[in-house]
Amino acid sequence: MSATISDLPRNAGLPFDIALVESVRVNTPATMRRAATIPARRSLKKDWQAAWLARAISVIDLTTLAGDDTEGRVRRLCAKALQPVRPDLLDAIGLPDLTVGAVCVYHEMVPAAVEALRGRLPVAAVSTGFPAGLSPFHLRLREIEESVAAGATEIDIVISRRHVLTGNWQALYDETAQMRAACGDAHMKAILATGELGTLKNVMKASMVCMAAGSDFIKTSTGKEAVNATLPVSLVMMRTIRTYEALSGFKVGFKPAGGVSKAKDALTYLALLKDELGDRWLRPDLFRFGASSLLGDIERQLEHHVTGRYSAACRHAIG
Ligand SMILES: O=C[C@H](O)COP(=O)(O)O
Repeated sequence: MSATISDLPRNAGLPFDIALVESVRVNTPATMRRAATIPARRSLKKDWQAAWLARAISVIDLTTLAGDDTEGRVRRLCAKALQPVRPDLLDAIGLPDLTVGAVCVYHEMVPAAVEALRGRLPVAAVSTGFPAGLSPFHLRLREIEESVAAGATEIDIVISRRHVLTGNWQALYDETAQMRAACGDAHMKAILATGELGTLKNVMKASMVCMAAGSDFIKTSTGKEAVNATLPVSLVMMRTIRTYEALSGFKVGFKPAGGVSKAKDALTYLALLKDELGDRWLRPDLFRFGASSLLGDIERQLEHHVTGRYSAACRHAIG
């Protein structure tokens, strides 16, 4: 997603317009029905499946967001990010080179990740009082600035859920726009924490407001809510991205995060993305998986593809 790998203009946003927010419509039963059919609609076999799994790896934000994170764990995660799949497996599926999309860590771990990656991959920081986003607003802005100064080139912010739940769209827009300004050249992913927003209509409105306020990506979840990424929520967010592009001309990225841990789920998300937004979104500047354990399962599936055998999950350690 850095300027070097994207040919897209950054989302410049739109002025706040309450009419735009109020105009959104969601047909919840139809959304649920469509989401339920997605896993069964695509079946990828053999080499195609391996190619799509490799594509999934290339868009992972390989994540560790735990209270017991250490610099050592982050260094191991970065080593895995740079070489996510064993070289013999990569050779066998005919891929010369593969990395994940970025490494995602707490602010305190940014220097360790920056040092380990030495510019070879972007470092994303979860800033703004992650995961609740309830620290004083000026400190949330300060945290963004410090993460950028420490070398993060992507900032995952969390929105104030209460502004959605109370319908204070102007406040959500103003906060998000100030966060985007604090990011400067770093790209901003707005985490909606959809599991706490109550309705799909709220998800759609919050998506629209965050994009109008200049978010480069909208992201489903922190991974810490009771319900994280789901297909219905992803469908609604993708369609709002499409509407926003029609209104503004800007392409905004999408990041499902939290609970995406199986290779087959990753393939389902990619199929949905291709159907709803098209091939241009299948690249790391417009799509990421926020995931801590997905890579291990994908590597296991690739090993099965090459050798015909499954290894124990513990042989695919991440951090
Ligand atoms: O943004 C990323 C998520 O926090 C990762 O969630 P996960 O541990 O469920 O994969």
